[in-house]
Amino acid sequence: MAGKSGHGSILQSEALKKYIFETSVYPREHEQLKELTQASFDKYKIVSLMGVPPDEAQFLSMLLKIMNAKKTMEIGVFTGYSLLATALALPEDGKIIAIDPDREAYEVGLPYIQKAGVEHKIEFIQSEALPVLEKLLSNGEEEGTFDFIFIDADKENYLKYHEIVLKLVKVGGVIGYDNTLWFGTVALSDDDPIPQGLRELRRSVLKINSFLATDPRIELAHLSIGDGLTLGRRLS
Ligand SMILES: C[S@@+](CC[C@H](N)C(=O)[O-])C[C@H]1O[C@@H](n2cnc3c(N)ncnc32)[C@H](O)[C@@H]1O
Repeated sequence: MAGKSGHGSILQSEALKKYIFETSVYPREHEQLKELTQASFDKYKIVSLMGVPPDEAQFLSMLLKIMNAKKTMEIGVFTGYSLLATALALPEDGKIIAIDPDREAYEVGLPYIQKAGVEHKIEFIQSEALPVLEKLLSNGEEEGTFDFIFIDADKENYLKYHEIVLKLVKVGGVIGYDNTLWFGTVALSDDDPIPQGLRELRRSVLKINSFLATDPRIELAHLSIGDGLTLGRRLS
């Protein structure tokens, strides 16, 4: 069981993951998503830890289409893998507000967003997310208007984002919280050897998970896709 038996049993089997990726994920990955990944890797080398993996992006893409999502938001863009996947999934008149203080990273992916012909759906806001969210809420017109909001940024602020985006998303709309397995460490005990780089934010992620698990304002699904994706559907 989790905790005592190490990472091998906690994380999805690598062989199984390889099988899924080779048989269905990579063959269906959009050409510009592949190119964006390569450009991100060339610049940052750590893109596999930052960007949403293609199987998760394909899941989100299908979810957005099933929901007929038209208006979405993304908090935490990096070079734009999940942003491009979202833009490709939305209709021609779809709109995404994308927030990240790091414009340089966004601009690494931007040529591939342009090549895919979906830049017109994106409003990139270079900023920390909190002031933008507060402004959106205070203007009164955005409350309850978003179909989907994806949170993939600083874990320390997830619960603050949660309180605001729960008002911005429409009733029945969905919020996605990324990295809620925190590389499998959420299932380890405090005594297990957890790399220092993961230990601190692990506490934040544990707090997020236990808060969301009992929040009566949302219906919840916790998936072990990517590095863990929690979906919360606004109930009222
Ligand atoms: C894991 S990456 C996002 C990955 C992206 N969704 C993708 O699929 O490529 C996290 C991003 O959150 C951004 N970030 C960190 N703190 C933030 C904040 N306070 N507000 C908004 N974005 C923030 C970082 O600049 C970084 O680009």
